[in-house]
Amino acid sequence: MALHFHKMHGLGNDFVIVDGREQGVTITPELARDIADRHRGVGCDQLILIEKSNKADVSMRIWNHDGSEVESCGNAARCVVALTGAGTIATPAGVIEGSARGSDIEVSIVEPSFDWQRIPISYAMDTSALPMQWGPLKNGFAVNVGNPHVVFFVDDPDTVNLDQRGPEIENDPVFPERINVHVATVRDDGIHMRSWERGAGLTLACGTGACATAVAAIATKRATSPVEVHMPGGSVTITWEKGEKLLMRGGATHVFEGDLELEHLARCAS
Ligand SMILES: N[C@H](CCC[C@H](N)C(=O)O)C(=O)O
Repeated sequence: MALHFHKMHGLGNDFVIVDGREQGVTITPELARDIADRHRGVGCDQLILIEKSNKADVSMRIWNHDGSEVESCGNAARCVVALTGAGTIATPAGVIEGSARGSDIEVSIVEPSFDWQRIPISYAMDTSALPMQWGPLKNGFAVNVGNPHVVFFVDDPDTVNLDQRGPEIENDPVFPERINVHVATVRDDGIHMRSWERGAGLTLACGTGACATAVAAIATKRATSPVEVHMPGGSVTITWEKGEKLLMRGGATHVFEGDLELEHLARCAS
């Protein structure tokens, strides 16, 4: 069976996007892993399935590189708006609004939640300064923006060994649904950050992670809204006031489209 897909990225955070409105397909965690595999599949950080919705112009489901299905993906939301022209996208985290802004796409991201049970975290604590430390990373700021994030402000994100600390934190039992991990610093031209994504590892950009980091910087008075967020793959502009939804503006790139012979996919080790 051939599966038509679009290969897109948001600032280097790359996606295989399948439009399920035109072709019947059932995505399983195993199939998502096989397609995401960079050697035997197409390769992507996340697999995105577009479907019809009665709540929005389209709906979007998201599977990470490891096959885990998750609630939201900011960079992919911009790509879905660019690909389909949708003005609203239903996701498990809620409905995202989107529109073109010149050569960029702007999307809304759900209002942040700071409650430990909404992150979620295993027991009650101050989520603005977590009382745990992982190597040099301390005073983490945890926030849920439809998906869970923890942000550590450091002197220089490039000196943090995220390959080691990322999985340690992502998989710490204190985060029962795992967590996306970011290290950041605020400079004159805005926030500079790097991400270790839940279920995908190091990525060149993380849209919801940029939102979470901007919220952490604004909430701790390190920055004011709107704020530029610079990631290895590029920059986005985040706008947020307390009690409001977030707005994220940035690029969305269509690289190619193709057809995948599902029976040729090698089964990846789970
Ligand atoms: N790894 C994330 C999903 C993708 C988020 C990221 N790619 C974005 O652009 O928001 C999670 O497990 O919650």
